[in-house]
Amino acid sequence: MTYRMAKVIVDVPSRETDRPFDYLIPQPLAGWIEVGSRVGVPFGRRTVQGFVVSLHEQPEMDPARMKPVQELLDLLPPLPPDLVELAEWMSRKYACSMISALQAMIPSALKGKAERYIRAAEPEDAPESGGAAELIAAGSAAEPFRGGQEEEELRRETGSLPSLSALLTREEEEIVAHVKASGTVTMTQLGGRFPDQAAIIKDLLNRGVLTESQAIKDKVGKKTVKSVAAAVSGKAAEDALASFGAQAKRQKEVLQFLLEVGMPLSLQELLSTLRVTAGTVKKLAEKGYAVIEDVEVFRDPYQGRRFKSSVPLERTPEQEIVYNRLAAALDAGRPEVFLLHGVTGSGKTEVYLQTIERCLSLGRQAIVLVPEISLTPQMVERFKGRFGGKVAVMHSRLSSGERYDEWRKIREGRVEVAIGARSAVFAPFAKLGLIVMDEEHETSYKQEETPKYHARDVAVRRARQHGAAVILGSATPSLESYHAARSAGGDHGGFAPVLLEMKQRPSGSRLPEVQIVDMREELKEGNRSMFSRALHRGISARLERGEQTVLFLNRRGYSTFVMCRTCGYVAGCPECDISLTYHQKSNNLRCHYCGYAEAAPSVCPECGSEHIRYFGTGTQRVEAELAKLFPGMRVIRMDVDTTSEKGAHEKLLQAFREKKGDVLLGTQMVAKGLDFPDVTLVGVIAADTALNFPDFRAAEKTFQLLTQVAGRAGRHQLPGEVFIQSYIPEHYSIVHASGHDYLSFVREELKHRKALHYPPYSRLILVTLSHEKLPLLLRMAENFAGDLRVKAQRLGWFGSLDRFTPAALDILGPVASPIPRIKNRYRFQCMVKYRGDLDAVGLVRETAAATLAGLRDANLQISIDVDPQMLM
Ligand SMILES: Nc1ncnc2c1ncn2[C@@H]1O[C@H](COP(=O)(O)OP(=O)(O)OP(=O)(O)O)[C@@H](O)[C@H]1O
Ligand SMILES: [Zn+2]
Ligand SMILES: [Zn+2]
Repeated sequence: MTYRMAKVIVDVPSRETDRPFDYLIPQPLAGWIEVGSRVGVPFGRRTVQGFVVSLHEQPEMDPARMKPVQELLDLLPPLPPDLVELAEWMSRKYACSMISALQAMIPSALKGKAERYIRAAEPEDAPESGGAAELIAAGSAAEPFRGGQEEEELRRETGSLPSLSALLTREEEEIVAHVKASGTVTMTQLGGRFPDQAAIIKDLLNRGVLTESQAIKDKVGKKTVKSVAAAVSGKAAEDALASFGAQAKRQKEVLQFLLEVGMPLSLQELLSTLRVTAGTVKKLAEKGYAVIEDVEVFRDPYQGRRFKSSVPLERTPEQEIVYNRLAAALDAGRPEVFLLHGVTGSGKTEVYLQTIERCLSLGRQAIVLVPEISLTPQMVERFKGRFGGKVAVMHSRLSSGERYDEWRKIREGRVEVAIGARSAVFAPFAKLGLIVMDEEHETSYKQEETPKYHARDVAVRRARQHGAAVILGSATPSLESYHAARSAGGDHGGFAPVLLEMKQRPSGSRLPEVQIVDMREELKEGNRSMFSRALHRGISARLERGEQTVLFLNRRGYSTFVMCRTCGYVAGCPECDISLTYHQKSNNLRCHYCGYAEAAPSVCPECGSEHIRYFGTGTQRVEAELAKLFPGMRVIRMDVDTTSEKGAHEKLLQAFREKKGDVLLGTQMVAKGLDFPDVTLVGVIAADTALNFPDFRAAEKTFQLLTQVAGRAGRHQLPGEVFIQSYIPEHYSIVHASGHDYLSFVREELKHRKALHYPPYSRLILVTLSHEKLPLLLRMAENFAGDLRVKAQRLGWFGSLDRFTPAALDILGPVASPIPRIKNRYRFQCMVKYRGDLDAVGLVRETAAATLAGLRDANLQISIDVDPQMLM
């Protein structure tokens, strides 16, 4: 079948261009262009990159009026068709543009930009009349192949100079000669070489002596190295060896070595092994005895690193039950979703490893998603150790070249397992059999920039396309997932995971003893330090015994809420059941959901104490205090500041493992995935900071974090101890975390969510409008909300979620955003809360488009966040 027309999504980020454009497929490209191909197409006066989303046998309009595809950028399309379909789904589900969804799926190295090239016109190009414009059009249709090899290609194409050359001035001749000699140059290069002759260059272009074309150039290319191999063998080789005179001893050595090795070697390696110069090898090549070639290689971020190989452990009875259930789904090729709820250290990772092995044995591939923060060397080691070279790692700390190469290994089928953060969910495997999402409750699975997708929902969707299984694993599953598993269906994007549980640790070690320390009592007894007496004693004891301590400080909620240090009172919104945020400028407290505001109190409204202030403490302050309390103690601090350098995270952990530190002090980074045998004490400095974050998930986040941190202690032989310091020790999230009691926590939390119609009993869409002018923004925000209300009413959706109807939609706001101004732009937000089978996203998108279209001012921005995780 030959296709003559392609629909292309162009890489031009604007609302007007968010639709496919039609292009003719020129004859030479027919058969090469596929759905998912990356192409260069003329767009207005430019050449832009685009992606083919569908192919058609016949053009839908007069071909004479259509432009042709100009170039095909890769022989293997970067996107297999299933990802193109997934992008369409994402665009509907998250109200994002197609191009943003497609771009999210490929490495940044492939985000090519047009580059303008100049070359000397070929004789047959010689213009009879007309100018350069026509030549470009003709040229682009005739030479579609301008991919990575474009320069090479162009160089070969450049023929002899047209007869016009006779008419050139000396200056002109010099320019043309330069262009000819270089084959092809970019506009910038030519301008740089002849800085004062722009007018002459332009004139040459107009007259058609030089022609200009545009081609897409990738930011990062494939990497090559010079490789050497013998070019002779058998009798010819013997003759060659015999022919070297005494002065060519080195050349003879090289040839001998190459013949012995019998395969191509990197030039670098050859030179260092034999200690010869490149000149020697070159001479050998000139004689025709050896060939030097550029060979494509993959940049390997883990080059030179050995991974201790591991074999599957014998499964515990719990692991056996879970494994068998997973294996059955894999064997049947059913797109089933599982929620693996296993306590910390219960051997979930071992289950993942063995299930992946099963998947690979069925000839299918697997994706492992982990939160960025826990993509630690320890984690990578476990997968590399089991699957060796079959693993590609996608890490945000890789260079874009390294990332591109890891991605290519996946696309070209050179690896079978991809492990990475969020975006690894798009790993372009051909036969996906399994997606594992570790720590499925982590908020980092939601992307905060456009496209604002949640990797969990994308994973489920992809798995359905491939008939693949999904494992969502966690010691503290998100309430959404757990509720969906329990109530079969729930309101969780329409899928109900099968619940699998593991309650014991294979090592037989017990979960650590957790003690809650009431910091109000400490203050009452005159201890004003951030360390309770119990935690202080605990640290001292570890120091004496040579054991280690992990101290955890929550970064979330830094300096944002007001708390009474005497009674633990925290100011909350009377309507929304979340804590109020302190605004220093106006010295008041505000609710970011509904807009409620009150003056900041100077004495506690509960107990009258004056110890009421906004709360927050940084790791540096803790470090300083530790130095005062425990002189000489070695503290390793791990936070955003100390881990910004590449590899820093790794080095700090390595130092702690080697016991070069007594205490590891840090933020979220220390909470996850660490497995150190000598850690017997975990201290949580202030459990409340997360609790008072203005977010309806605050209690859930607190519970999850405390459980994760506590799980770091006593994982091996030595028993562990955990102290949680809190000003609200009676809060259910703290009480249940200390008892390792997920179920009781869930029961209590679900009651609250239900009463206030928060997820999982509803779904949310956060709409943020921004503009530089406040009055205009306010008016537009009110228009938008009003318009949305009217439309929802007309559909019979609008109404309070309090009423006992299966479907309802409510609109809160507009209110000023928690961060009311960013980069001189004011921000207002509306929260859409709904339940039932409504296309609320579609309605919001349509209303937003109408609001934008009704305003001539292009400065208004409306961002739509579906299922928001960050409510700031
Ligand atoms: N079947 C088994 N037999 C013996 N040891 C096991 C077995 N399965 C797992 N382990 C060991 O138990 C420890 C915890 O296992 P693993 O790290 O897989 O648990 P996890 O549930 O993934 O932990 P986390 O809570 O950190 O996510 C590891 O040291 C692991 O090697
Ligand atoms: Zn008080
Ligand atoms: Zn409120």
